[in-house]
Amino acid sequence: MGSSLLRSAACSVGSKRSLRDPPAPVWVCSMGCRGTSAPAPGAAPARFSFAVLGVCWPAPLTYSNPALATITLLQSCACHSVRSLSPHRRFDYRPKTDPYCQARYTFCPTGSAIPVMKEEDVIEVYRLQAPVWEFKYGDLLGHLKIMHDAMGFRSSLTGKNYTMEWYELFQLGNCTFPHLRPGMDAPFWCNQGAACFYEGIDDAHWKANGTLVLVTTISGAMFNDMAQWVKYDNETGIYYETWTVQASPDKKSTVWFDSYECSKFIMRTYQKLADLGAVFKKIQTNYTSIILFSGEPIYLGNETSIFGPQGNKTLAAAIRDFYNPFKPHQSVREFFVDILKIIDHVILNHQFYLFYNLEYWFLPMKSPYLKVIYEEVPLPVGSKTSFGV
Ligand SMILES: CCCCCCCCCCCCCCCCCC(=O)OC[C@@H](O)COP(=O)(O)OC[C@@H](O)CO
Repeated sequence: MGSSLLRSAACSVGSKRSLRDPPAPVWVCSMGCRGTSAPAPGAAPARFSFAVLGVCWPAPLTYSNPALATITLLQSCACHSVRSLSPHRRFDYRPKTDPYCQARYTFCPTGSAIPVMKEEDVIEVYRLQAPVWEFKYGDLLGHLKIMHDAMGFRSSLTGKNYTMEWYELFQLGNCTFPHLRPGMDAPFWCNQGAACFYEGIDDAHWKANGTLVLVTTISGAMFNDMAQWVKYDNETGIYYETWTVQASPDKKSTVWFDSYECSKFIMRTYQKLADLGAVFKKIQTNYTSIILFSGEPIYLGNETSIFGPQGNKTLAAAIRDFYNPFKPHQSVREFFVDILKIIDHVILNHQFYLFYNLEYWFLPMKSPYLKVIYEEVPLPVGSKTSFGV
């Protein structure tokens, strides 16, 4: 790569993109690696945590597919990093959902406001876990350790108990794959997730094929502080993300993207309680992750820069073509034809288009491509004077 391209492609310290992510040296790879210094219009810069000299060089990617050749042209450099994690973005507010997005099952049907507890109350906190869709398929997904996570609370003063969980407004499929709507160039997503708080704990549901276990005890004051945090978290953490994306199955592998689903909300809440002084019991806590294995992701752009009037028609068509086999199926034959198309895209051609933080990324997939894991993430250790038994 000529020095001019090197110079123009040199990574520079960029401004923080996320409103609330922890301050970290953010290096931004100028998207204008093709000899210009400014990022392409509308293209948000890629965000990489940085480990080595901020120098970009041509990504050693060559593709037979014209769309992928476009990607190579667009991304003729990649800021190399040891651990790249594009944190899940927070937003200023939760946007209204589009009427096109329809829930098969009503979201949070018995939801209620989080009550204000008496400060001197003693609240028991429970870990709840059950197979995803247990209400419909029983323990089927439990055998694959595809589990949904929630929390339970019980007030000692009132004897009332409550459940709190975070999940999709329009079910998992809508959060994992988009709709290709007639007359719309860009894929259409119904991918919001949100917290749900309601009175009662369905003991049978959680105990039948999952877990219901006391993890700590907190004061009413701590519960109220946690409730305030849940409101903030729910107003700013909007979009569900099914996928974790890693460089390899190694435990110390680079995590390119972290999922944002039910279990992550529960882990954030446990951490908040620990920060408020909760002391957790010594209990093993495992969670489900569905992982895609990929080389270094390539930033493609957002809806406007790819599908808008100035967009890249070849790339836009490749993204739509990729998502097409993931649509709901009318017949068994259609389903199997689409499975073959998915295998062709993901395994034979090492392609996956990820939608993350409202932006599109190309994942150069690699073996073992996809894996569902159920691994331990220990309960947090408090950071303040402790409360709890
Ligand atoms: C490369 C091609 C891949 C093709 C296969 C795609 C498979 C994609 C999905 C696999 C499963 C991923 C599961 C990740 C963890 C999900 C945890 C979570 O967020 O659960 C929330 C929700 O789905 C749970 O729903 P329900 O079981 O209905 O529970 C909600 C009730 O508790 C409401 O009261």
